[in-house]
Amino acid sequence: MSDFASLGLSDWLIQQCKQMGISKPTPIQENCVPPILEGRDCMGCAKTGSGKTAAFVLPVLQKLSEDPYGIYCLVLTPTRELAYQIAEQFRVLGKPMGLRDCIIVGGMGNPFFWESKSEVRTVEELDQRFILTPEKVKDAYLVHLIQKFQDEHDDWSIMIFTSTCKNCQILTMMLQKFNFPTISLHSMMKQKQRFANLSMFKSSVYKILIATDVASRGLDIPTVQVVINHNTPGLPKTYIHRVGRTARAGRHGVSITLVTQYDIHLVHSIEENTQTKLKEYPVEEKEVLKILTQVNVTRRECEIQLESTDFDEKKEINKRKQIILEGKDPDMEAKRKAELEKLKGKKRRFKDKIQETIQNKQYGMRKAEGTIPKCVKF
Ligand SMILES: Nc1ncnc2c1ncn2[C@@H]1O[C@H](COP(=O)(O)OP(=O)(O)OP(=O)(O)O)[C@@H](O)[C@H]1O
Repeated sequence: MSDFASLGLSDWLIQQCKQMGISKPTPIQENCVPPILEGRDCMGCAKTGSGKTAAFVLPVLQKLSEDPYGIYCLVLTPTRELAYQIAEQFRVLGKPMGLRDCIIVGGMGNPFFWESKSEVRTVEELDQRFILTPEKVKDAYLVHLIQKFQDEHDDWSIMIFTSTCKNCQILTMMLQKFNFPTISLHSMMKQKQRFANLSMFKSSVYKILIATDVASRGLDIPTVQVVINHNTPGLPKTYIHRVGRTARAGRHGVSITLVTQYDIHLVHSIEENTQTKLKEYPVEEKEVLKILTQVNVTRRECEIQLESTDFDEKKEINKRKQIILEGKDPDMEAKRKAELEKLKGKKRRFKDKIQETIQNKQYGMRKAEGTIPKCVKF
Protein backbone atom coordinates (compact mmCIF):
# COMPACT_ATOMS: atom_id res chain seq x y z
CA MET A 1 0.00 0.00 0.00
CA SER A 2 1.37 3.44 -0.91
CA ASP A 3 1.32 6.54 1.30
CA PHE A 4 -0.47 9.83 0.69
CA ALA A 5 2.71 11.62 -0.41
CA SER A 6 3.28 9.15 -3.26
CA LEU A 7 -0.25 9.91 -4.49
CA GLY A 8 0.80 13.51 -5.03
CA LEU A 9 -0.94 15.11 -2.06
CA SER A 10 0.59 18.20 -0.43
CA ASP A 11 2.17 18.13 3.01
CA TRP A 12 -0.51 20.28 4.63
CA LEU A 13 -3.23 17.81 3.51
CA ILE A 14 -1.17 14.84 4.69
CA GLN A 15 -0.76 16.54 8.06
CA GLN A 16 -4.49 17.21 8.21
CA CYS A 17 -5.20 13.52 7.46
CA LYS A 18 -2.78 12.55 10.23
CA GLN A 19 -4.60 14.82 12.64
CA MET A 20 -7.77 12.93 11.79
CA GLY A 21 -6.00 9.62 12.43
CA ILE A 22 -5.68 8.74 8.74
CA SER A 23 -2.16 7.74 7.77
CA LYS A 24 -2.48 5.23 4.91
CA PRO A 25 -4.75 5.58 1.89
CA THR A 26 -7.44 2.97 1.31
CA PRO A 27 -7.52 1.29 -2.16
CA ILE A 28 -10.28 3.62 -3.44
CA GLN A 29 -8.19 6.63 -2.38
CA GLU A 30 -5.05 5.14 -3.88
CA ASN A 31 -6.81 4.69 -7.21
CA CYS A 32 -8.86 7.89 -7.35
CA VAL A 33 -6.59 10.62 -5.96
CA PRO A 34 -3.91 10.61 -8.74
CA PRO A 35 -6.30 10.77 -11.73
CA ILE A 36 -8.39 13.51 -10.08
CA LEU A 37 -5.22 15.50 -9.39
CA GLU A 38 -4.33 15.08 -13.07
CA GLY A 39 -7.66 16.66 -13.90
CA ARG A 40 -9.12 13.52 -15.42
CA ASP A 41 -12.72 12.36 -15.08
CA CYS A 42 -12.96 9.66 -12.46
CA MET A 43 -15.63 7.18 -11.46
CA GLY A 44 -15.00 5.36 -8.17
CA CYS A 45 -16.73 2.32 -6.77
CA ALA A 46 -15.88 0.55 -3.50
CA LYS A 47 -17.58 -1.17 -0.61
CA THR A 48 -19.33 0.72 2.18
CA GLY A 49 -17.15 2.39 4.79
CA SER A 50 -14.01 2.23 2.64
CA GLY A 51 -13.27 5.96 2.53
CA LYS A 52 -14.92 7.05 -0.73
CA THR A 53 -15.58 10.53 0.64
CA ALA A 54 -11.94 11.38 1.29
CA ALA A 55 -11.10 9.86 -2.12
CA PHE A 56 -12.66 12.90 -3.77
CA VAL A 57 -12.47 15.47 -0.94
CA LEU A 58 -8.65 15.29 -0.74
CA PRO A 59 -7.82 15.96 -4.43
CA VAL A 60 -10.60 18.56 -4.70
CA LEU A 61 -9.12 20.46 -1.74
CA GLN A 62 -5.63 20.23 -3.14
CA LYS A 63 -6.65 21.56 -6.55
CA LEU A 64 -8.69 24.34 -4.95
CA SER A 65 -5.77 25.37 -2.71
CA GLU A 66 -3.59 25.75 -5.82
CA ASP A 67 -6.03 28.19 -7.38
CA PRO A 68 -8.58 29.34 -4.79
CA TYR A 69 -11.02 31.16 -6.98
CA GLY A 70 -14.83 31.26 -7.10
CA ILE A 71 -17.27 28.42 -6.62
CA TYR A 72 -15.18 25.32 -7.12
CA CYS A 73 -17.00 22.13 -6.32
CA LEU A 74 -20.62 21.00 -6.24
CA VAL A 75 -21.37 17.72 -4.44
CA LEU A 76 -24.77 16.10 -4.90
CA THR A 77 -26.02 13.66 -2.24
CA PRO A 78 -29.13 11.47 -1.93
CA THR A 79 -30.08 12.63 1.60
CA ARG A 80 -29.80 15.81 3.65
CA GLU A 81 -27.91 14.08 6.44
CA LEU A 82 -25.30 12.92 3.96
CA ALA A 83 -24.92 16.47 2.63
CA TYR A 84 -24.03 17.61 6.16
CA GLN A 85 -21.67 14.71 6.72
CA ILE A 86 -19.72 15.35 3.51
CA ALA A 87 -19.58 19.08 4.24
CA GLU A 88 -18.10 18.17 7.62
CA GLN A 89 -15.32 16.15 5.94
CA PHE A 90 -14.55 19.09 3.63
CA ARG A 91 -14.52 21.42 6.61
CA VAL A 92 -12.21 19.29 8.75
CA LEU A 93 -9.73 18.50 5.98
CA GLY A 94 -9.93 21.99 4.48
CA LYS A 95 -9.51 23.88 7.77
CA PRO A 96 -5.90 25.06 7.17
CA MET A 97 -6.91 26.71 3.90
CA GLY A 98 -9.93 28.45 5.46
CA LEU A 99 -12.35 26.62 3.22
CA ARG A 100 -15.82 28.10 2.90
CA ASP A 101 -18.72 25.82 2.17
CA CYS A 102 -22.45 26.07 1.84
CA ILE A 103 -25.05 23.33 2.29
CA ILE A 104 -28.19 23.61 0.24
CA VAL A 105 -31.01 21.21 1.04
CA GLY A 106 -34.66 21.12 0.14
CA GLY A 107 -37.58 21.73 2.49
CA MET A 108 -35.72 23.63 5.20
CA GLY A 109 -35.95 27.26 4.26
CA ASN A 110 -32.58 29.00 4.03
CA PRO A 111 -29.35 27.07 3.64
CA PHE A 112 -27.26 27.20 6.79
CA PHE A 113 -23.92 26.09 8.21
CA TRP A 114 -23.12 23.40 10.67
CA GLU A 115 -19.96 22.88 12.72
CA SER A 116 -18.88 19.58 14.26
CA LYS A 117 -15.93 17.22 14.63
CA SER A 118 -15.19 14.04 12.72
CA GLU A 119 -13.63 11.01 14.32
CA VAL A 120 -11.39 8.33 12.83
CA ARG A 121 -9.88 5.34 14.55
CA THR A 122 -7.65 2.48 13.55
CA VAL A 123 -8.59 -0.13 10.99
CA GLU A 124 -9.59 -3.47 12.51
CA GLU A 125 -11.34 -6.62 11.29
CA LEU A 126 -14.24 -7.81 9.16
CA ASP A 127 -17.95 -7.99 9.91
CA GLN A 128 -20.35 -10.91 10.39
CA ARG A 129 -23.74 -11.26 8.74
CA PHE A 130 -26.63 -13.28 10.11
CA ILE A 131 -30.25 -14.02 9.42
CA LEU A 132 -32.81 -14.81 12.04
CA THR A 133 -35.88 -16.75 10.99
CA PRO A 134 -38.47 -16.34 13.72
CA GLU A 135 -40.97 -19.17 14.24
CA LYS A 136 -43.66 -16.53 14.50
CA VAL A 137 -43.28 -13.06 12.90
CA LYS A 138 -42.64 -10.19 15.32
CA ASP A 139 -41.10 -7.88 17.57
CA ALA A 140 -40.35 -10.13 20.57
CA TYR A 141 -37.20 -11.27 18.76
CA LEU A 142 -36.11 -7.69 18.39
CA VAL A 143 -36.59 -6.94 22.07
CA HIS A 144 -34.76 -10.16 22.95
CA LEU A 145 -31.80 -9.31 20.70
CA ILE A 146 -31.43 -5.80 22.11
CA GLN A 147 -31.67 -7.12 25.65
CA LYS A 148 -28.92 -9.59 24.83
CA PHE A 149 -26.58 -6.94 23.41
CA GLN A 150 -27.26 -4.68 26.36
CA ASP A 151 -26.44 -7.48 28.82
CA GLU A 152 -23.32 -8.69 27.00
CA HIS A 153 -21.66 -5.37 26.09
CA ASP A 154 -20.82 -2.30 28.14
CA ASP A 155 -20.39 -0.11 25.12
CA TRP A 156 -23.03 -0.84 22.50
CA SER A 157 -24.76 0.95 19.70
CA ILE A 158 -27.43 -0.45 17.36
CA MET A 159 -29.10 0.78 14.19
CA ILE A 160 -32.44 -0.82 13.33
CA PHE A 161 -33.87 -0.44 9.85
CA THR A 162 -37.54 -0.81 9.09
CA SER A 163 -39.65 -0.31 5.99
CA THR A 164 -42.11 2.46 6.85
CA CYS A 165 -42.17 5.70 8.82
CA LYS A 166 -45.15 4.44 10.80
CA ASN A 167 -43.43 1.23 11.82
CA CYS A 168 -40.32 3.21 12.67
CA GLN A 169 -42.38 5.41 14.99
CA ILE A 170 -44.22 2.48 16.59
CA LEU A 171 -41.02 0.51 17.19
CA THR A 172 -39.38 3.55 18.75
CA MET A 173 -42.30 4.10 21.10
CA MET A 174 -42.34 0.41 21.94
CA LEU A 175 -38.62 0.14 22.73
CA GLN A 176 -38.81 3.32 24.77
CA LYS A 177 -41.56 1.66 26.84
CA PHE A 178 -39.10 -1.15 27.51
CA ASN A 179 -36.66 1.53 28.72
CA PHE A 180 -34.19 1.11 25.88
CA PRO A 181 -32.49 4.43 25.04
CA THR A 182 -34.08 4.69 21.60
CA ILE A 183 -34.51 7.46 19.07
CA SER A 184 -35.82 7.52 15.49
CA LEU A 185 -35.02 8.96 12.08
CA HIS A 186 -37.53 9.02 9.24
CA SER A 187 -38.83 11.37 6.60
CA MET A 188 -42.04 12.29 8.39
CA MET A 189 -40.06 14.05 11.12
CA LYS A 190 -39.18 17.72 10.95
CA GLN A 191 -35.67 18.20 9.57
CA LYS A 192 -34.48 19.95 12.74
CA GLN A 193 -35.56 16.93 14.77
CA ARG A 194 -33.84 14.59 12.28
CA PHE A 195 -30.52 16.38 12.78
CA ALA A 196 -30.99 16.56 16.53
CA ASN A 197 -31.77 12.84 16.79
CA LEU A 198 -28.86 11.88 14.58
CA SER A 199 -26.43 13.93 16.59
CA MET A 200 -27.74 12.50 19.89
CA PHE A 201 -27.24 9.01 18.50
CA LYS A 202 -23.76 9.88 17.20
CA SER A 203 -22.75 11.17 20.61
CA SER A 204 -24.12 8.00 22.28
CA VAL A 205 -26.78 9.83 24.31
CA TYR A 206 -29.09 7.26 22.71
CA LYS A 207 -27.82 3.75 21.98
CA ILE A 208 -30.49 2.70 19.48
CA LEU A 209 -31.46 4.47 16.29
CA ILE A 210 -34.52 3.17 14.46
CA ALA A 211 -34.61 4.44 10.92
CA THR A 212 -36.13 4.02 7.51
CA ASP A 213 -33.93 3.85 4.43
CA VAL A 214 -33.41 7.59 4.68
CA ALA A 215 -30.48 6.65 6.94
CA SER A 216 -29.27 3.69 4.94
CA ARG A 217 -26.93 5.48 2.56
CA GLY A 218 -23.58 6.97 3.38
CA LEU A 219 -24.04 7.84 7.05
CA ASP A 220 -20.76 7.30 8.84
CA ILE A 221 -21.22 6.58 12.54
CA PRO A 222 -18.11 4.65 13.58
CA THR A 223 -19.63 3.51 16.90
CA VAL A 224 -22.40 1.39 15.33
CA GLN A 225 -21.62 -2.24 16.18
CA VAL A 226 -24.87 -3.85 15.10
CA VAL A 227 -27.34 -3.33 12.28
CA ILE A 228 -30.69 -5.09 12.58
CA ASN A 229 -32.98 -5.29 9.58
CA HIS A 230 -36.44 -5.44 11.09
CA ASN A 231 -37.73 -6.23 7.61
CA THR A 232 -35.82 -8.08 4.91
CA PRO A 233 -34.83 -5.45 2.35
CA GLY A 234 -36.61 -5.91 -1.00
CA LEU A 235 -33.45 -5.13 -2.97
CA PRO A 236 -29.91 -6.47 -2.41
CA LYS A 237 -28.62 -2.93 -2.96
CA THR A 238 -30.70 -1.67 -0.03
CA TYR A 239 -29.34 -4.52 2.10
CA ILE A 240 -25.76 -3.58 1.19
CA HIS A 241 -26.30 0.08 2.07
CA ARG A 242 -28.03 -0.76 5.35
CA VAL A 243 -25.50 -3.27 6.68
CA GLY A 244 -22.73 -0.95 5.54
CA ARG A 245 -23.61 1.35 8.45
CA THR A 246 -21.58 -0.99 10.68
CA ALA A 247 -18.02 -2.33 10.33
CA ARG A 248 -16.87 1.07 9.06
CA ALA A 249 -13.26 1.51 7.96
CA GLY A 250 -12.31 -2.06 8.87
CA ARG A 251 -13.90 -2.15 12.33
CA HIS A 252 -15.89 -5.08 13.66
CA GLY A 253 -19.63 -5.19 13.06
CA VAL A 254 -22.58 -7.55 13.04
CA SER A 255 -25.72 -7.43 10.94
CA ILE A 256 -28.87 -9.41 11.68
CA THR A 257 -31.81 -9.62 9.31
CA LEU A 258 -35.22 -10.80 10.49
CA VAL A 259 -36.62 -13.12 7.86
CA THR A 260 -40.08 -14.67 7.57
CA GLN A 261 -41.05 -17.58 5.34
CA TYR A 262 -42.26 -15.06 2.74
CA ASP A 263 -38.82 -13.47 2.47
CA ILE A 264 -36.71 -16.50 1.55
CA HIS A 265 -36.48 -15.46 -2.10
CA LEU A 266 -35.20 -12.05 -0.98
CA VAL A 267 -32.51 -13.71 1.13
CA HIS A 268 -31.47 -15.80 -1.85
CA SER A 269 -31.08 -12.77 -4.07
CA ILE A 270 -29.11 -10.95 -1.33
CA GLU A 271 -26.83 -13.98 -0.97
CA GLU A 272 -26.36 -14.20 -4.71
CA ASN A 273 -25.66 -10.51 -5.03
CA THR A 274 -23.24 -10.26 -2.12
CA GLN A 275 -21.65 -13.66 -2.76
CA THR A 276 -22.07 -14.31 0.96
CA LYS A 277 -23.98 -17.11 2.63
CA LEU A 278 -25.95 -15.67 5.54
CA LYS A 279 -25.60 -17.69 8.72
CA GLU A 280 -28.51 -18.58 10.97
CA TYR A 281 -28.39 -16.53 14.18
CA PRO A 282 -28.87 -18.74 17.24
CA VAL A 283 -31.73 -17.61 19.49
CA GLU A 284 -33.14 -19.14 22.66
CA GLU A 285 -36.78 -19.50 21.66
CA LYS A 286 -37.78 -20.10 25.28
CA GLU A 287 -36.51 -16.67 26.27
CA VAL A 288 -38.39 -15.07 23.41
CA LEU A 289 -41.62 -16.83 24.33
CA LYS A 290 -41.36 -15.47 27.87
CA ILE A 291 -41.67 -11.88 26.64
CA LEU A 292 -43.96 -12.55 23.68
CA THR A 293 -47.27 -11.46 25.23
CA GLN A 294 -45.80 -8.42 26.93
CA VAL A 295 -44.22 -7.24 23.68
CA ASN A 296 -47.42 -7.82 21.70
CA VAL A 297 -49.52 -5.90 24.19
CA THR A 298 -47.02 -3.03 24.29
CA ARG A 299 -46.91 -2.84 20.52
CA ARG A 300 -50.69 -2.72 20.32
CA GLU A 301 -50.74 0.06 22.93
CA CYS A 302 -48.26 2.05 20.86
CA GLU A 303 -50.30 1.52 17.69
CA ILE A 304 -53.41 2.84 19.45
CA GLN A 305 -51.44 5.77 20.83
CA LEU A 306 -50.14 6.64 17.38
CA GLU A 307 -53.59 6.36 15.80
CA SER A 308 -54.79 9.12 18.11
CA THR A 309 -52.11 11.51 16.79
CA ASP A 310 -52.00 13.24 13.44
CA PHE A 311 -49.30 10.87 12.11
CA ASP A 312 -51.29 9.64 9.08
CA GLU A 313 -52.58 13.12 8.49
CA LYS A 314 -48.98 14.34 8.26
CA LYS A 315 -48.27 11.54 5.84
CA GLU A 316 -51.04 12.85 3.61
CA ILE A 317 -49.62 16.39 3.91
CA ASN A 318 -46.15 15.12 3.03
CA LYS A 319 -47.54 13.31 -0.02
CA ARG A 320 -49.23 16.49 -1.18
CA LYS A 321 -46.00 18.45 -0.58
CA GLN A 322 -44.11 15.96 -2.74
CA ILE A 323 -46.66 16.30 -5.55
CA ILE A 324 -46.35 20.09 -5.41
CA LEU A 325 -42.54 19.77 -5.52
CA GLU A 326 -42.93 17.66 -8.64
CA GLY A 327 -44.72 20.62 -10.18
CA LYS A 328 -48.17 19.02 -10.13
CA ASP A 329 -51.47 20.08 -8.58
CA PRO A 330 -52.36 17.65 -5.74
CA ASP A 331 -56.13 18.05 -6.27
CA MET A 332 -55.80 17.41 -10.01
CA GLU A 333 -53.62 14.39 -9.23
CA ALA A 334 -56.27 13.02 -6.85
CA LYS A 335 -58.92 13.52 -9.55
CA ARG A 336 -56.71 11.84 -12.14
CA LYS A 337 -56.12 8.90 -9.81
CA ALA A 338 -59.86 8.54 -9.13
CA GLU A 339 -60.59 8.57 -12.88
CA LEU A 340 -57.87 5.99 -13.45
CA GLU A 341 -59.40 3.77 -10.76
CA LYS A 342 -62.83 4.19 -12.38
CA LEU A 343 -61.38 3.20 -15.74
CA LYS A 344 -59.65 0.19 -14.20
CA GLY A 345 -62.98 -0.84 -12.60
CA LYS A 346 -64.73 -0.57 -15.98
CA LYS A 347 -62.01 -2.67 -17.64
CA ARG A 348 -62.28 -5.28 -14.88
CA ARG A 349 -66.07 -5.52 -15.25
CA PHE A 350 -65.74 -5.80 -19.03
CA LYS A 351 -63.19 -8.62 -18.64
CA ASP A 352 -65.49 -10.42 -16.16
CA LYS A 353 -68.40 -10.12 -18.60
CA ILE A 354 -66.35 -11.65 -21.45
CA GLN A 355 -65.21 -14.43 -19.13
CA GLU A 356 -68.82 -15.14 -18.15
CA THR A 357 -69.96 -15.22 -21.80
CA ILE A 358 -67.17 -17.67 -22.71
CA GLN A 359 -68.06 -19.91 -19.76
CA ASN A 360 -71.75 -19.86 -20.72
CA LYS A 361 -70.90 -20.76 -24.30
CA GLN A 362 -68.65 -23.61 -23.19
CA TYR A 363 -71.36 -24.86 -20.87
CA GLY A 364 -73.90 -24.75 -23.71
CA MET A 365 -71.57 -26.70 -26.02
CA ARG A 366 -70.79 -29.37 -23.42
CA LYS A 367 -74.51 -29.65 -22.62
CA ALA A 368 -75.24 -30.23 -26.31
CA GLU A 369 -72.46 -32.83 -26.42
CA GLY A 370 -73.83 -34.46 -23.26
CA THR A 371 -70.46 -34.30 -21.50
CA ILE A 372 -71.66 -32.56 -18.33
CA PRO A 373 -71.57 -34.98 -15.36
CA LYS A 374 -74.93 -35.60 -13.69
CA CYS A 375 -75.47 -34.48 -10.14
CA VAL A 376 -75.67 -37.40 -7.76
CA LYS A 377 -77.66 -36.99 -4.54
CA PHE A 378 -76.93 -39.07 -1.44
N1 LIG B 1 -7.35 6.10 4.73
C1 LIG B 1 -8.18 5.91 5.76
N2 LIG B 1 -7.79 5.18 6.84
C2 LIG B 1 -8.64 5.00 7.89
N3 LIG B 1 -9.88 5.52 7.95
C3 LIG B 1 -10.32 6.24 6.90
C4 LIG B 1 -9.49 6.47 5.76
N4 LIG B 1 -10.19 7.24 4.88
C5 LIG B 1 -11.39 7.48 5.44
N5 LIG B 1 -11.48 6.89 6.65
C6 LIG B 1 -12.63 6.88 7.57
O1 LIG B 1 -13.46 5.78 7.19
C7 LIG B 1 -14.83 6.08 7.51
C8 LIG B 1 -15.72 5.75 6.31
O2 LIG B 1 -15.46 6.66 5.27
P1 LIG B 1 -16.59 7.11 4.23
O3 LIG B 1 -17.80 7.60 4.97
O4 LIG B 1 -15.96 8.02 3.27
O5 LIG B 1 -16.93 5.70 3.57
P2 LIG B 1 -17.74 5.41 2.21
O6 LIG B 1 -16.91 4.48 1.41
O7 LIG B 1 -18.18 6.69 1.58
O8 LIG B 1 -18.99 4.61 2.81
P3 LIG B 1 -20.51 4.51 2.24
O9 LIG B 1 -20.44 3.69 0.99
O10 LIG B 1 -21.21 3.83 3.34
O11 LIG B 1 -20.98 5.90 2.01
C9 LIG B 1 -14.89 7.53 7.93
O12 LIG B 1 -14.99 7.59 9.33
C10 LIG B 1 -13.56 8.09 7.44
O13 LIG B 1 -13.12 9.17 8.23
